[in-house]
Amino acid sequence: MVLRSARVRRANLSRVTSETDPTAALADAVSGFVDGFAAEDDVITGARGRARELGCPAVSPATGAALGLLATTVQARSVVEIGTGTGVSGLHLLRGMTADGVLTTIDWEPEFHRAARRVFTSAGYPSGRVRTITGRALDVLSRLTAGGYDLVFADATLVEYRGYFDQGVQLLRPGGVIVLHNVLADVHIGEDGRRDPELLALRDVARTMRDDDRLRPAVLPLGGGLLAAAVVGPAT
Ligand SMILES: C[S@@+](CC[C@H](N)C(=O)[O-])C[C@H]1O[C@@H](n2cnc3c(N)ncnc32)[C@H](O)[C@@H]1O
Repeated sequence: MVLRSARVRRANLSRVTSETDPTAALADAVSGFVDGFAAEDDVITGARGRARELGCPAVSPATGAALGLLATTVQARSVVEIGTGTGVSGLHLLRGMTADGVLTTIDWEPEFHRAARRVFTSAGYPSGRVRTITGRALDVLSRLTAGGYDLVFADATLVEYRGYFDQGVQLLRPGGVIVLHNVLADVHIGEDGRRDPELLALRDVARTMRDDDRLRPAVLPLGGGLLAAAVVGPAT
């Protein structure tokens, strides 16, 4: 998978440079602490193992912890996730949500949904707590209830992020939060002179979110990078 191989290349590069460059060594130590701090249990470890077997990159432990924190902070009862994978991020979201909260999670790969449902069940979540919708994200989002959600998390196809944002923000209640994952990974959003479609799409959505008066945005440089915003004005 392209994302994975780029990540592996970057990991190899950071190993080489950290042997010779104290700044890179410090960055490695910091990211080791940040991910190590976010303790994960056997269920999440199992979901990560399944993700590796199926070739589906999952959020980092620190990213998962941040998702749980955000879900708890907004007292999330209704969450939309775009990109279920094998359920790693979904588990973190569920743990942060209220005890009666429902996670609506979208993926176009039935095999990933089967794996994720097994993970949610083994974590003890009854089927009523998780709604899996198998389909193309942009089609599914257009059918969800405007203003009916507390948090939207996107971790799927980068060139579609502007669409996820445009539709996702309409789904949020005032005070709700939208979070886009992987905005710093693989495509080097800050790099000048690059014009590939993923990079252009990410810059477009970052600019749009930064300049949107309804939102309070921030980039959180955890794992692949989160671009997050809270709705502070009317979203619909
Ligand atoms: C990076 S993985 C998600 C990993 C997951 N969030 C986790 O941490 O376990 C991306 C997922 O998005 C799904 N996906 C990508 N583009 C999609 C689209 N346009 N519609 C629906 N699903 C999509 C892929 O099938 C894949 O499972």
